[in-house]
Amino acid sequence: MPGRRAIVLVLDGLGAGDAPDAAAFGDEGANTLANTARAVGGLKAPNLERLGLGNTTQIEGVPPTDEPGGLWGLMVEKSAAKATLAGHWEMMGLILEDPLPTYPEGFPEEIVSRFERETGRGVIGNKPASGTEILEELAEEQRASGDWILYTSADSVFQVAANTEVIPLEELYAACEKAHRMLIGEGEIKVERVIARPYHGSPGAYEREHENRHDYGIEPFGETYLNRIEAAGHEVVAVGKIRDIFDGSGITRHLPAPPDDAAKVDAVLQTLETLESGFVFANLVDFDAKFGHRRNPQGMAQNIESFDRRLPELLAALSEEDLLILTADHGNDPTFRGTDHTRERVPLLVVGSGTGEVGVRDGFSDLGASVCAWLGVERGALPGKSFLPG
Ligand SMILES: O=P(O)(O)O[C@H]1O[C@H](CO)[C@@H](O)[C@H]1O
Ligand SMILES: [Mn+2]
Ligand SMILES: [Mn+2]
Repeated sequence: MPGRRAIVLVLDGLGAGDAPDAAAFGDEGANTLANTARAVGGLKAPNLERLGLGNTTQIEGVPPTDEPGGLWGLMVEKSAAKATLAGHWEMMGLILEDPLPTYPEGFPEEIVSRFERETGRGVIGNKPASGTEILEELAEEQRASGDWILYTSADSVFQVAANTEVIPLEELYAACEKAHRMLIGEGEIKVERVIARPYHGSPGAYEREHENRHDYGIEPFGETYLNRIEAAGHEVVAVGKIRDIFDGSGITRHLPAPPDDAAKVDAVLQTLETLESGFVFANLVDFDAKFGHRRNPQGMAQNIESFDRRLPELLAALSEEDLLILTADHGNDPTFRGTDHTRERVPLLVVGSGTGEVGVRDGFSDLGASVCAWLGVERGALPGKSFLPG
């Protein structure tokens, strides 16, 4: 007899505003869902509406419902960072008490010169930047000099952009592996992630090769809900960025990140056709990477509406033994200043275990605790409280 399955889809960056500590992050007023909807004169998301998305915050075009199709609520993040890794780790029971180092002034000289020495190429950039804007600024200089474009953001990231018409992809990967060894592999954690950012093209029309992006991350600092679920004998299927975020720990199967969110929904649906029991953990990154960081509310709205149109297929793929959870890992308000993530609460919509309100959850770890409760896995000493009834 097939067992139970839990499916979590993280709509990356789709925050619902009003984090109690937003001011400490300089993010007062940020609300990805509400401000996106307002910027486009109202969202059309009837399927998310039926699940209670409009109950989580005020969203033009998506009114609240008295009879949601599932449980709805919000989660407040405890971790000291509004980053993808922190958000996903906390969902799986690991709270980052201290933020990882960030580099608002660029990386220190000793790191840059060692990277130059070890890779045999110079560095230009070395500052916080948007990954598309810095190409407009420096790509032609890279074409002329063959130097690396190094940049960071408000997150703890060492990002290396390389034009694949100038620097072979393998050389970019090898350089990022060296950076990873130097910044993470020598004991002291100096960044959360090194990211290879290949691109090609010419001024005004640079194309980032998202399918060849590669992240070199850190291992989870301790046991996660993923490890517990795996140890209990379940399949843990990662879709998209999830494997990189956990450095593969606690994951039994990985579906390589297909090109866009629609393809990731396809991958989840295909997985559900054959998966007998276990956990499917998927990240839909376009909300964040293509629209939030690009401060593109129209694109963000379209991506929400496209996802909404796929929701009936997902719901149809569920059986009585399935739990589906939709949430986000942080905010990324496309109407806010700058190009970085925004500290926000995240929406929580849960299908398959009754209906009603689960309130504002104190910490993202309640999600992992709920997945464990659903699958009958012991929570152990990990933080979090299940929001499932019973
Ligand atoms: O502007 P791009 O290159 O998309 O980079 C964004 O992606 C990084 C990692 O997800 C974030 O820290 C932000 O810098
Ligand atoms: Mn994210
Ligand atoms: Mn991001």
